[in-house]
Amino acid sequence: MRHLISLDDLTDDDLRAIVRRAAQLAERPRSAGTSLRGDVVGIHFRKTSTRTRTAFSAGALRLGAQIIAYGPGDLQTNTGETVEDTGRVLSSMLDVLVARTAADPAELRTLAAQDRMAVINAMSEDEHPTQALADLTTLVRRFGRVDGLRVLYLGEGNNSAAALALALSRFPGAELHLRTPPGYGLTADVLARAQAHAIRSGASIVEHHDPDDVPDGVDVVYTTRWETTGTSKPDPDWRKVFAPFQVTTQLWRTSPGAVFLHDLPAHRGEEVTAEVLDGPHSLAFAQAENKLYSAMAALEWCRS
Ligand SMILES: NC(=O)NCCC[C@H](N)C(=O)O
Repeated sequence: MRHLISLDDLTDDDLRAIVRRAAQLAERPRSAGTSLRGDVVGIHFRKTSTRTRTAFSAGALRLGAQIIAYGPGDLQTNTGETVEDTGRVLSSMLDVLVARTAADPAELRTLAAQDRMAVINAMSEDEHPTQALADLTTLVRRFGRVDGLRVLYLGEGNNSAAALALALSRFPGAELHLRTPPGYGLTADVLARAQAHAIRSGASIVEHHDPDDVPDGVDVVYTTRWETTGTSKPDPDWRKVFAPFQVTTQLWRTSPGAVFLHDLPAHRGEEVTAEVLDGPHSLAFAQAENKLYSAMAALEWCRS
């Protein structure tokens, strides 16, 4: 039993193995087997979800487990029971808990303070590790590798960006060029952790705030919606700061071979134009489907 709360819970070998397995499940769904038969998986989402919740629910069922789904108001934490007591009780009945938490990222570690039930982070405010697993799976399926890929990310340094940085920084020669609006970058902690991985692996992570200064010839352009789930921006004029970071076809003039990734949901006309999202370079919906295979690979890893 192993927890997956941050990408930093995975060794480089674990990360590669999960992504390899997810790509295999995508190409050969029949290789799934029923390794979770007899398991009961709890699915607890305190925030809205379309892809992640469905991917983990469908993935657990496909692997032979049964699931219990809790809505945001269902558990007794809403009436004052502690997270500690909740984790203790759930771990005596469930094999895995897949949880999307509210404001406090530490809640997942509290739920994981037991050694019977694996806890999977289905997105917290600070990191979205299972999104990065789907992103890497998409890259491996498209390019056959992550090593050496050059990725340009435009948008907020949110949970998906943090996970992308913590993931790509493990792969030799991979480059992540982040262009984040001033005041909306990665946290200093995430940047330092990603850069420490990059120094060790030979990757490179560079962030700055000028959307007009972008590298040519990148392999991937990635963005995410401007309003991160469950958060609000204190500056009422924040849209003006984000507007120059919109992904348009102009980027393909200098990176004609780039694929486009988006973690979805998307707002056409905000962070990306419809022409790009629905255009020939976009892998956004294949990336969404890869959430299923990467969720299955993550469940298998947690239970092995
Ligand atoms: N693919 C997903 O899990 N999408 C959910 C929203 C992700 C986005 N980073 C957000 O926090 O709003």
